[in-house]
Amino acid sequence: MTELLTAAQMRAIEEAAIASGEVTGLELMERAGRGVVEAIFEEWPELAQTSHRAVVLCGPGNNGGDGFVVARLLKEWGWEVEVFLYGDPEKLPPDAKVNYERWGEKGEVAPLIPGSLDQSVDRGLENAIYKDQYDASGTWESETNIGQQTIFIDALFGTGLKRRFEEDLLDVLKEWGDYCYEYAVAVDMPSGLCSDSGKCIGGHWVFSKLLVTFETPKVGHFLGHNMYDIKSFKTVDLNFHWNTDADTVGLLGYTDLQLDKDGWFDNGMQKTLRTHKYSHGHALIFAGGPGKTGAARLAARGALRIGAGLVTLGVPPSAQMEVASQVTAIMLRRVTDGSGEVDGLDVTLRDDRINALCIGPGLGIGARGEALVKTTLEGKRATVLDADALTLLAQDKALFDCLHKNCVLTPHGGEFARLFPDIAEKLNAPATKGPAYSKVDATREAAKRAGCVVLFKGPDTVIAHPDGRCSINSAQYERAAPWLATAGSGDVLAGFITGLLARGFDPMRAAETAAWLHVECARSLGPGLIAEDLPEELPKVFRDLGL
Ligand SMILES: NC(=O)C1=CN([C@@H]2O[C@H](COP(=O)(O)OP(=O)(O)OC[C@H]3O[C@@H](n4cnc5c(N)ncnc54)[C@H](OP(=O)(O)O)[C@@H]3O)[C@@H](O)[C@H]2O)[C@@H](O)CC1
Ligand SMILES: [K+]
Repeated sequence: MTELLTAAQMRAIEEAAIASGEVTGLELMERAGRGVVEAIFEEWPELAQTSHRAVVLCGPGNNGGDGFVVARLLKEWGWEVEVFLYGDPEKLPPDAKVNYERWGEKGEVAPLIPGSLDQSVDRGLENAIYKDQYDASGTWESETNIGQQTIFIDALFGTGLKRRFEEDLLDVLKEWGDYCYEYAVAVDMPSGLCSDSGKCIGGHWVFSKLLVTFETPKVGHFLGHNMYDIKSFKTVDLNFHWNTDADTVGLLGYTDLQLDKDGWFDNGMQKTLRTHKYSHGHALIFAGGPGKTGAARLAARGALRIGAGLVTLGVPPSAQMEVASQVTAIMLRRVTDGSGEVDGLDVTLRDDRINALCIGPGLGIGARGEALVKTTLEGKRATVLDADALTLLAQDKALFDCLHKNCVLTPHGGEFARLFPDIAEKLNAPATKGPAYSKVDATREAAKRAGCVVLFKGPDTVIAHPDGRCSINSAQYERAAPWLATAGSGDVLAGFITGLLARGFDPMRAAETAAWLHVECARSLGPGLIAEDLPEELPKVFRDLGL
């Protein structure tokens, strides 16, 4: 799994590598700067064909040091380079100071103060506009013909940002512009954003199109929405050895989920000719009253498509006809209440082949819903609690205390705030100093309190286990799927998790795998998708994965 590090973890592994004698800080900075230049040419090959112009903003720490390396290398490439420094050169940390001096042999350093950027920005803008017009007219004959471009490089602050910017710096950044230039590069972090949380600490942040980070991405790169303008994300290998503690956050990717043939099918629930439907689990999903059953039906369809052997919808008698007229492969059973001689949930649960439950989508928050949540939790079976079930848990502390280790909670932001108001308050408070409290911190704290897996939804879905394990399923950068924000898509996700629980996945792996596949379905479908499409896309996604 790609390990995402906090600023402190990154600093620790860098210091350990330097202390071991494996590499010097200066060499790491050189590799970082070289990596940025290579990333620029990889991203925009047209820029490598002739010389252009770079405006490099350097900050008072090692991020600024990287900027001086980039400036030197681009100058050696034949470019025109302007360098601005925010802060006192005498106070630069040692490696940055060396690179400041090395740059000094090639060019000047202007202080970054209000007004100093005016001319540079104007010239850059003229070029950008020229290129835009050239593009739009459709007469762009060849990439070598693009004329001199300005590349803006933000090397002000990286992982060391600690507090709000002073007014003079805010003024400067306003001159820099409130929008993204055609060629704008963030070195390690967009300056102003916190590398642990993705939140804006500086009071303003610098937009960019390309972000180049070092060795491994930072947690904050995948949290929040401040980095949505970034079109391309590259990680430069600094080539040193490191081990981290168990505390790191994983970025979910295909190889982590054992979605290859062996991992997917060989988990005790292998679908082979010798197995039958009960070998693949039986999921029970509760529906609400008439006119409210769509959400549960979506979840049921998701559970069935992802591989549960059987899926039953537990419906109140009043909605029985509505549901019966809509489902075929999905079974139906009357579940009136938590207990009851004929149609009570306790009777249904005497069938111990039912090994996964999903409660909440379209359930309602009345007495039936409450009783069903209570009986469900008492059974201690693997259970996904979503939507209205989360509201019920938020309203009743005794119910919340019934949560157990086989549960998965799937709140979106609003539900999270109802369930964990104090944690949400910390998360949503304006960030004033770094590192700021993050969605990862919040989800971990929530999972610990609930005693079960919490999947906190969003384009940056965070999944945490009470033991501290944590991963992010990102639908950002090249995995962006904004069209997934559509009514009912959360119900399908709940169904996917339930189906995997039925197939015998443990709650953490079920949540991670379902979340990843959910985004894959959305990416496979593209714009125009509606929630009903998501389960139906799974066979194609599985086929494309070679399953
Ligand atoms: N780790 C690695 O392996 C490698 C890391 N590398 C690079 O190093 C970067 C991390 O460097 P870093 O630790 O020096 O932090 P950085 O972001 O430059 O800022 C710290 C400076 O900013 C200052 N400052 C903070 N907030 C401020 C504010 N609001 N307004 C004004 N000033 C503020 C702060 O001042 P202080 O608070 O100490 O007074 C301090 O002077 C990392 O992102 C990457 O680019 C690569 O070279 C190679 C390998
Ligand atoms: K930066």
